[in-house]
Amino acid sequence: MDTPIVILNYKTYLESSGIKALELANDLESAASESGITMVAVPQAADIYRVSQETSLPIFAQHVDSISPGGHTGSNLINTLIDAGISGTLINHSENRMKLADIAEVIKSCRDYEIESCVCTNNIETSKAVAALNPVAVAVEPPELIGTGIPVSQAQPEIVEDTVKEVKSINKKIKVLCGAGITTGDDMKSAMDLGADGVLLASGIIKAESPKDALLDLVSKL
Ligand SMILES: O=C[C@H](O)COP(=O)(O)O
Repeated sequence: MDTPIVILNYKTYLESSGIKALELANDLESAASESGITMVAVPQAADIYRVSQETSLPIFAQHVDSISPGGHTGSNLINTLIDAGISGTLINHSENRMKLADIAEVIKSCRDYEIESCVCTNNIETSKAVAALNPVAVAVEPPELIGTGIPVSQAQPEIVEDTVKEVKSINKKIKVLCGAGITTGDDMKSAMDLGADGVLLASGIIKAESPKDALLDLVSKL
């Protein structure tokens, strides 16, 4: 991942599911090419293959289970997701929390399969703990701000700044992203001014009247 980075988590909004997952991927692709900023699509597992067939965007999974091939009904196996087209995955999103041992296992699998790992954390302490596992990226998101439209980079700048400081002091190669409520160019600029390498976001773009315009606005002040 080059900086600055925009990771768009599609979650399970209807506006980003099925055929709309593709439309959103097209918006991301044009916004990425017009702005020169790295943009990553994070569709639901069922939409990964169709998005990967139609775009050349980097695609992450929303979640990978810590399992090996075999009897695990209803789980997301890393091998299948890679075959479907992912080049990385979110891990431990606040809406799909994992045990520390499983986070460590999935980061290791990502390393083994040479895909990128972006571990979501809820505060500075968790960010420090996860940094010790050497993922490619840590994305700090105060859960109470997720989906509110109140940007973490402006409402809680200290959590971004201190996470950057602590994580980089453990391993300066780890990218630090922030998320929750990020929507506008000002929100992203404040995140970058606080030392973040990029943002992880969802509703502000997915629910915008024109997601492409919203994406271009997001990166307009960099
Ligand atoms: O994965 C994305 C984050 O949970 C942020 O969501 P949000 O942009 O809707 O607040």
